[in-house]
Amino acid sequence: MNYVQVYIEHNSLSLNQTFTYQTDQEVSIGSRVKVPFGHQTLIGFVDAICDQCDLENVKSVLEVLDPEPLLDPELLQLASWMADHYVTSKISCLKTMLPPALKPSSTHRPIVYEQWAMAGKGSGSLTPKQAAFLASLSFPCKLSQLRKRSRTMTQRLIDQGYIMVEQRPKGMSKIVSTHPDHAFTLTPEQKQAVATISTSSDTIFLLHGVTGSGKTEVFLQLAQQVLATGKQVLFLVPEIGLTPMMIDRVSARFGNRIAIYHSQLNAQEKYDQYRLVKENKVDIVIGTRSAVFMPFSNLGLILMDEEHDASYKQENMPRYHTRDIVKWRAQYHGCKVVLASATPSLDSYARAYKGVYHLVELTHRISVSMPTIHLVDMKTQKSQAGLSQDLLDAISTRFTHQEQTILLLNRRGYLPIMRCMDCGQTMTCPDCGLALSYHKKDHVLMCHCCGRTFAYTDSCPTCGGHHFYQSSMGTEKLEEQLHSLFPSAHVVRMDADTTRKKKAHQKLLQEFERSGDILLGTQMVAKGLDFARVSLVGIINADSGLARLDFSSNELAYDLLEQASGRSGRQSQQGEVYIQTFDPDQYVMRCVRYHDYKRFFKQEMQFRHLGMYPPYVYMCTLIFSDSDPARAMKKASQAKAMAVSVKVLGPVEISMRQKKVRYRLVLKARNQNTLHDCVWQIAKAMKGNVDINMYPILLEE
Ligand SMILES: Nc1ncnc2c1ncn2[C@@H]1O[C@H](COP(=O)(O)OP(=O)(O)OP(=O)(O)O)[C@@H](O)[C@H]1O
Ligand SMILES: [Zn+2]
Repeated sequence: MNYVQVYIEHNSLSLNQTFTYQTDQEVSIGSRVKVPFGHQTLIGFVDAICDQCDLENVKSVLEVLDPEPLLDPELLQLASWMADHYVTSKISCLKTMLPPALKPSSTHRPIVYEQWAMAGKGSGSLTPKQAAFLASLSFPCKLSQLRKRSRTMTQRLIDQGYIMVEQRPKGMSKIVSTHPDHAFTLTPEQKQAVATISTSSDTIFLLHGVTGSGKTEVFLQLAQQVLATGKQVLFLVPEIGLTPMMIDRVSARFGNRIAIYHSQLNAQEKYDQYRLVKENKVDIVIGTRSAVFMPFSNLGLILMDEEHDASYKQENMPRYHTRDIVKWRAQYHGCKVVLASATPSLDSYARAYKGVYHLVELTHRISVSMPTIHLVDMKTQKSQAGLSQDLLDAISTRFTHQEQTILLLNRRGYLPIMRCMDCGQTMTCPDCGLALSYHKKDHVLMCHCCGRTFAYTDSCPTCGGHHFYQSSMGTEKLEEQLHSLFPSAHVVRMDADTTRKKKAHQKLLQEFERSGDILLGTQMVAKGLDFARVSLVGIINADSGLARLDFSSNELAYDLLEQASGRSGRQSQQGEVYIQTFDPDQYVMRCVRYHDYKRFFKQEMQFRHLGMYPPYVYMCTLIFSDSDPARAMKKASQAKAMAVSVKVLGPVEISMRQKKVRYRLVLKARNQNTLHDCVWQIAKAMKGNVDINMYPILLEE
């Protein structure tokens, strides 16, 4: 008889409590088990096994779901570290690491296979009809389709060896690159970067390369070296929008020993990719945030592209940052890490500045110079439909030269704010208290915070008025305006509304590359895109990011403007950028104007120093929510009273969620351990009644 300690997910439990059960079945640490808990049957993870126990009346495990452990010792150790580091529940960490098909709550569905027909050598005579049938086939194809055409002929061809049958996991598509590969002769700067990273004895590198400086080629060459030694490579990209282009380049170079892992795969597909890694059938994994948990056995290099990107931080439990996990795993495997960006996070650049990371720079574009930036002062320029005359002229010129334009407007929908002209009230979400946006195609009002939609109404709920301010504009409206301004132009729109379907990003980008004139969209169009014919970028409402009063607003605004600008003139044409702003003298604008990251870094660091913000301090936010405001306030005050060793801001009331009032405390400390210990003490006392965000990159969400 064995006794097992099991983690169970349940609201009433305090953080990381385990329960003891007994079993005589084969079980390992890291397996899932079904156990009785009160009146319920729940699934938990085995954390420890022993053959003795002092407790009485120990209940029995109902079923061992995985005789083999799901997670290897490395990942189990990582989960413990995460739970401690982020002051969160260990079971949420274990769950995050697994593909959905293997999560505790899921009914573990066995993998579904389908049969594929491949060309076989074959021998023996065929009737003319059979020969014609065989000649008409193009391999590989699904066997079920052949059988539909002719069951008997298909069987005959299989019997004679003309068709070979292969089992493949259902839905597993072969990765096919749409572009041919060309490995470039590296520029001297690129060559130097590759040499430095591969020969240095340091382990963490920050590759700071201006937009279009050829960081991808540096990645590919480094990956090649590591693959040649028989080790695995993890290639992280920030979000699904960027993956199609990157997957294309990586698979063109390395063929199909690649696994791809991102949020748009369904459960079966994720499971397939996970298995490929677990069974050592691939050498490279390319993917978004969650790919950092793939079960590698022999990792040789981790590349993290656009390391500054906010999508690397998970904003629900467990609230981890991919960069932290990357560093932990690299240390475990003894491998190198390359963090790369044209606009590194302040945190990473500050570490590189101090010599904690090894800074490697690419200061030039390959064959053109950096794009010319025009700051358009919207206080003085005439504009039509939100577009300044300068930008309109620049767009028109592109048509005659068969060049392309990218327009960034970081707001989706048609009218981002429904504000009544009679009483001045704004329509807001009853759950969140935030402004509702009008989406014309679906004819709904939508809350961009919680996603709730409401039937469109043209009368103000406060005064019954029927007129709303029309001055604001989202991408849907801009698209409409562009159609009337440039009727013959091919306009492609990319935002959360047009990319809901699977592979939508890829299709839209392909459409634009083939025949588009203008690609318009939200921040999705600002990142990573590399199109040879784009020579103009227009940024419509450049001030929108600066208006937010968060400690990192300026950093995020700088990143977005510099990255968006960086899409222009990357290959042969000299690029131009028009940035429409009401405040051209703001220092973020001035730094973007000269692509001067270092100047931005220096100024922003001064601001952070004065305000006592990261990277000068370690920070954590605690959010207390309750349908009763007084109760929420009371919890926040109790926590504040406990936080004597750190600096505390608040409690302040922030926007509601799900009809609950929320109060926030911000905790800061110069010493990481001081903060960590203080938050743990609060977490234990609060018994889960607090939402903890260690090391947030934003205060408001
Ligand atoms: N050595 C080279 N010779 C010629 N062309 C190159 C070379 N290296 C890269 N390129 C080309 O330069 C362009 C920019 O490279 P890449 O997309 O890797 O830039 P990047 O540094 O990742 O930029 P961003 O940060 O903006 O994404 C690409 O079209 C790429 O094919
Ligand atoms: Zn809402």
